[in-house]
Amino acid sequence: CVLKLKQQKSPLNKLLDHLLRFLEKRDPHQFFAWPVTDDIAPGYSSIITKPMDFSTIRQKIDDSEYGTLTEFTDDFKLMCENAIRYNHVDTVYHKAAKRLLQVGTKHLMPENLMRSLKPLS
Ligand SMILES: CC(=O)c1cc(-c2ccccn2)c2ncccn12
Repeated sequence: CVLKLKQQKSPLNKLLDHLLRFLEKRDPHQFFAWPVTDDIAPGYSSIITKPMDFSTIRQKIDDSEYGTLTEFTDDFKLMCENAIRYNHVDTVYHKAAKRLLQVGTKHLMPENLMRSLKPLS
């Protein structure tokens, strides 16, 4: 059998891997871990046209689908904004999405990113 050579992780993929793990830790209830289904959220797929969740982001990193940090950040923001739009303001999901977006945006800013980059070098 042909052994699949272990592709070396690119510097970007190492950074995205590190950032994803950091962001997942800020979702302790795992509200954002998996795609939202119409079963748990009635009408979700007709309201949210571009769904996103951490498992999908993980798959895209592993498939090297992110060419830039901005593409990763856009998916993270999309995931949070979907939850802010679909869920009423007084729900745990809306509140968790607002908090996650705020924490995530702060740590994805360049000056804070450098903090994440240092141990990776
Ligand atoms: C992220 C989101 O919108 C969400 C996650 C969940 C969720 C996630 C894990 C376990 C249970 N529910 C959810 N349930 C109802 C309505 C919305 N949601």
